[in-house]
Amino acid sequence: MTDKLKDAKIVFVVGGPGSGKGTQCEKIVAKYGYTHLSSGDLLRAEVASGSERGKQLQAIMQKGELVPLDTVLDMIKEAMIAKADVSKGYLIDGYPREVKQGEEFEKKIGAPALLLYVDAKAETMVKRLMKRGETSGRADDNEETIKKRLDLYYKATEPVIAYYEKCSIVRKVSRNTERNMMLQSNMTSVLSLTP
Ligand SMILES: Nc1ncnc2c1ncn2[C@@H]1O[C@H](COP(=O)(O)OP(=O)(O)O)[C@@H](O)[C@H]1O
Ligand SMILES: Nc1ncnc2c1ncn2[C@H]1C[C@H](O)[C@@H](COP(=O)(O)OP(=O)(O)O)O1
Ligand SMILES: [Mg+2]
Repeated sequence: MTDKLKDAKIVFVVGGPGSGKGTQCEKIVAKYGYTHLSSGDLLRAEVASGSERGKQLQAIMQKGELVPLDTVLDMIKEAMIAKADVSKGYLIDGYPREVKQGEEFEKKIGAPALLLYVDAKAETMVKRLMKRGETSGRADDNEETIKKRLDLYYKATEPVIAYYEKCSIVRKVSRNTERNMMLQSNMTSVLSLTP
C-alpha cells in the first residue's frame, strides 16, 4: 500500500493556530495544484460523521489538546493514498504537531521535501482566531481554548521547526513574505519539480 506513496513529494505546513496555514495552502493549491490535506479538517470530518470515534476526538479538540498520534497519521495516510494517482504533491497542513509525529510519518510514509513555517505573532493569531470564531462554528475558536492551543504550540510544535532546520528544509512565510511568497525562487524550485 505505502508503495503508492514511495516517490510522493511531501510538504509539511507548520505554524501556530490561526497563523494562516490553511490560507497559504489555498494559494499554493491554486498555483501548483498540490493536494491539500489538513489534519484538523480530516478530524473535523470524522467528528461530523457522528461516529463514536468522532465523539472522542471532539472532546479532545474542544480542550485544545492533541488527538492520539496513530489516529491522525492513519487518517492522513489514507487520504494520501486516495489521491496518489492524481497528486503532484501533498501539502500536509497541521502536521507534525510534535517531533514524534514527524518521526512516525517518516517511518510509515516518507520524508518531507520541505517544511513551510507560517509565522505570526501570538497577538495576531489570537486576534484572527477570535474573529474566525464569530463564524467558524469551531468548538476550539474561543478564548479559553485558543490560549491552550497557543501554549501547546510553543511547547510541542515549535521544536519541530528546529528539528527540520537541521536538514535545511525549512522555509519561513511571514507577514513580509506571504504576499509574494510565490515569487520566492527557493520555494518555486522545490514546489514545481515534478514528482
Ligand atoms: N495574511 C493574513 N492576513 C489577515 N488575516 C489572515 C491572514 N491569513 C489568514 N488570515 C485569517 O486568519 C484566520 C486563520 O487563518 P487560517 O488560514 O484558518 O489559519 P490556520 O489554518 O493556521 O489556523 C482566518 O480567519 C483567515 O481568514
Ligand atoms: N497533527 C495533529 N495531531 C494531533 N492533533 C491534531 C493534529 N492536527 C489537528 N489536531 C487536533 C488538535 C487541534 O487543536 C485541532 C485543530 O487543528 P487545526 O484545524 O489544524 O487548527 P488550526 O488550523 O487552527 O491550527 O485538531
Ligand atoms: Mg487550519
